Amino acid sequence: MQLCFATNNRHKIEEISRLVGTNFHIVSLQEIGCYEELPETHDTIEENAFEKAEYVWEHFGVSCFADDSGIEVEALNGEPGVNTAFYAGPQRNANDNMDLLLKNLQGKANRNAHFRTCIALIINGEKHLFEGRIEGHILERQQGTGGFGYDPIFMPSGYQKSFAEMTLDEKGSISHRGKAVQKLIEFLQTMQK
Ligand SMILES: O=P(O)(O)OP(=O)(O)OP(=O)(O)OC[C@H]1O[C@@H](n2cnc3c(O)ncnc32)[C@H](O)[C@@H]1O
Ligand SMILES: [Mg+2]
Repeated sequence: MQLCFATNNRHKIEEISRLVGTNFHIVSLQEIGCYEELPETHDTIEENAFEKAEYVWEHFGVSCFADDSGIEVEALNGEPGVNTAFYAGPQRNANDNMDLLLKNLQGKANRNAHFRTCIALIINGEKHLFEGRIEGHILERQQGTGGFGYDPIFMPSGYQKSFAEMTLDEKGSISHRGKAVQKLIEFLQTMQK
């Protein structure tokens, strides 16, 4: 089965390719001739996931899935949430985003947060949504150099290392994205039966 992964984020491709293995043939946006930015204009992660997938389905007629993710911090009423990618501004810089989050949490005792991924799948025109979530807390400062985005300041509950200190396999086995992808794979496998 051939499916396009509608993302321009190479880290997501790396994480998801490992999780999917050889179960499905995943093609990139470039491989289907899509070189543009995908629209993400809504106020929720769910809607933005569908917006990206719908763009590819409508313009290229290819079955596809999109991942929209965010980090939601309890003491900040769920922020950055849907604004996670450009929290500190349109430059979408990971260090700037983390610095702003750490600054906004200064003096707050509650550092609980979770990552959330919504995967929107459009297969032969049918739409499905899969969600994954991981609870944890925001560290006082960056720890580790792996991963991407907010990984250096997020420590999942029950672990003593940040996502940026984990291998890709370790992160994938517990992460928001890993959980959402597992649901996607199970769904696709039942479809093939
Ligand atoms: O929309 P696409 O092209 O897929 O790529 P993107 O990077 O813009 O991705 P999102 O719109 O889903 O934005 C979510 C942001 O959340 C952050 N993020 C998402 N998943 C993450 C993860 O596993 N670890 C750390 N940060 C993550 C990162 O800053 C992303 O840019
Ligand atoms: Mg995006």
